[in-house]
Amino acid sequence: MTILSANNLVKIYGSKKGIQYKAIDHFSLNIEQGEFVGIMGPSGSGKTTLLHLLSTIDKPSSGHISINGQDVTSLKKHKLAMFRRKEMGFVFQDFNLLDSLTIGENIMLPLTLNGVSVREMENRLVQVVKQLNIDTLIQKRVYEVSGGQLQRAAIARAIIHEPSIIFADEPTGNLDSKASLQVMDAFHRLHQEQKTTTLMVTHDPFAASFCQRVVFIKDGKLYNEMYRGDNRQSFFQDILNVQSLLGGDQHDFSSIRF
Ligand SMILES: Nc1ncnc2c1ncn2[C@@H]1O[C@H](COP(=O)(O)OP(=O)(O)OP(=O)(O)O)[C@@H](O)[C@H]1O
Repeated sequence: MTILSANNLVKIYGSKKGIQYKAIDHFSLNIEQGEFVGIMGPSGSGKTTLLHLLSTIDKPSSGHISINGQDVTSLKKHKLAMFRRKEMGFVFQDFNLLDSLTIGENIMLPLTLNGVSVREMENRLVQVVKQLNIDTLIQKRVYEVSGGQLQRAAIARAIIHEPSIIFADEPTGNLDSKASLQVMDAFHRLHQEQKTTTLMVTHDPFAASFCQRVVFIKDGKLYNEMYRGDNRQSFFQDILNVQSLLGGDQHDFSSIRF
């Protein structure tokens, strides 16, 4: 079953001087239920723009996106906000957890907004913190736990309302190699065990090597896509090879590790 379908997306940015820039150029992508897909590309290739379009944060200049069978490009503001809250989960580079709440309260936040009963919230909290190996952290505050633990709490918050798809924006961007491994292992296990559908934008070839498929973008167009197979390390090498063909900046190679 197709969870996300993007057809012929174009995004044109205009400047005050009337100069137009085509950041996304006739881009199409389908994501099936349970897929874990990475988006990679050099700096300025359009990754963030694409993520914003697919996650309905921004609107395409033309083209259509449907998520779980709903054409989201035609939804009005209020309905779109409701749809996003129910069907999507978000994981950000800088975690976006609230300092004033405990880790557990942060994770339950999407359920609070959706009006779920306290008992149901607590049941779901117990489940997701177990899945992400952070069950001892529920009562702790944001400043008391590590970056890898914070990002796993952010993943727990993204999945607690059982959305159709998770969007992750550079989830290892602020993490050291040990924490990155914990976070990518968590994404990988969710994909394997819960069949969670995830789309992740990343510069990090190590993070991308945990995906089942990596889609490369260049100048706003689809450049290439690769499937992982059984061996993560050889996939990592394949990703590095495509990156060197694509070109890029130092940042793209800043976190090379196996
Ligand atoms: N709001 C905007 N107005 C005008 N141009 C923009 C805007 N946002 C992005 N762009 C341009 O669109 C192109 C794609 O930008 P985008 O941020 O999507 O790339 P990216 O691949 O995410 O880059 P990076 O890896 O450096 O974050 C760039 O040339 C950028 O300068």
